[in-house]
Amino acid sequence: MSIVVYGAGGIGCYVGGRLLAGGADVAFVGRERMAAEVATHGLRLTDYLGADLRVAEVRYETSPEAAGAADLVLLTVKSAATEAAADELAGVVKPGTVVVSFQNGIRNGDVLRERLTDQVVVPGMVPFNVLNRGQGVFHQGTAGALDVQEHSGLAPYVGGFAKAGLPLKQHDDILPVQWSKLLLNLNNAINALSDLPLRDELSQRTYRRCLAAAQAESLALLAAHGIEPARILAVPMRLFPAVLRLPDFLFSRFAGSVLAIDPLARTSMWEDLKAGRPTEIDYLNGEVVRLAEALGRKAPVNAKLIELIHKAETNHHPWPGPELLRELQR
Ligand SMILES: NC(=O)C1=CN([C@@H]2O[C@H](COP(=O)(O)OP(=O)(O)OC[C@H]3O[C@@H](n4cnc5c(N)ncnc54)[C@H](OP(=O)(O)O)[C@@H]3O)[C@@H](O)[C@H]2O)C=CC1
Ligand SMILES: CC(C)(CO)C(=O)C(=O)O
Repeated sequence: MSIVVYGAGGIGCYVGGRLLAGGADVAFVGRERMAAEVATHGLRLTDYLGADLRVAEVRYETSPEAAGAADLVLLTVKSAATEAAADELAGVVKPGTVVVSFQNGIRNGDVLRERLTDQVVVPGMVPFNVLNRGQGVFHQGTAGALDVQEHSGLAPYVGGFAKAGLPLKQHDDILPVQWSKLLLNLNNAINALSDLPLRDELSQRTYRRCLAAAQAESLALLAAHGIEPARILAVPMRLFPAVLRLPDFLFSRFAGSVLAIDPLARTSMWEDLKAGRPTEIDYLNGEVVRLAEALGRKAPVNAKLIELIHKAETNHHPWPGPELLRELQR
């Protein structure tokens, strides 16, 4: 069964590379820059547990046609690129091809379904962090199994994912899982604005209070819509804001595992700002603002984060925690 990773950057090269190293038939489609990096160095896949895999023979193509042979497509573009990628795929993939979205946000599945009407679209979610360290090195910095909507079309691939060390966790309904991930991804903007590694950022209470404010606002709106986010970590999502607001010494005592992350790990939004690319802010915090608008309400904290990130997309300067908190409380 042929697997094509479409939009192979950080997540795509890592997930696809692990599958390839595990013996699956995998090809990659993406941009010239990544193709050149992979052609020169191959792939080296490391993780927080000490895994270190090298894959020399990698098929990395830059034309959508390369997805034509796929039985399974793993879509790993950023959310703003989903529509364009779906239109390209619609022109080349076979009817019945299974297309899994391994993306953040909650609407990529719908965008794909609108455009890939003869294919099987399966929304998924990647819980862990991947950093491209350059020269073909991709590092998984945090833990977690790949989450997907349960679907019989995934059956031929379940063994391959398990063999690659990336077992698929199938859910009856992925949407509450995606909302929980979105609540965690509200930190992407704060992390990007802080310009710090995740561990340094989250060990400072003022940044955690910024995140608590964004999450509390979102949780209230989700409750008003009757949406219950899934429990994806040890603590239920509704308790997150209270835990985040704890003073540093209590936070490190009771939520120490949150800080037990790779010291280099950062968020994908930080990477986008650094690379001068548009961010996913409108697909993350933007969803919260849309929840508010649907009720005739406002989401001022998330709206402010959107404004600050859009400004940072053209002119980025690091925000110290106290300054950012003040800005969000105004
Ligand atoms: N990085 C991380 O740690 C995590 C990321 N995620 C999520 O996973 C998804 C992927 O993120 P990530 O891997 O970091 O993103 P990247 O930007 O690293 O990779 C996406 C790649 O796809 C390319 N691309 C975009 N459109 C097309 C297209 N039409 N055809 C071919 N290639 C295309 C992009 O090129 P270009 O930019 O030049 O258009 C880029 O190289 C996002 O939704 C993200 O939020 C989830 C968990 C963790
Ligand atoms: C895993 C996490 C939360 C942090 O890397 C992420 O999803 C991202 O960076 O977009």
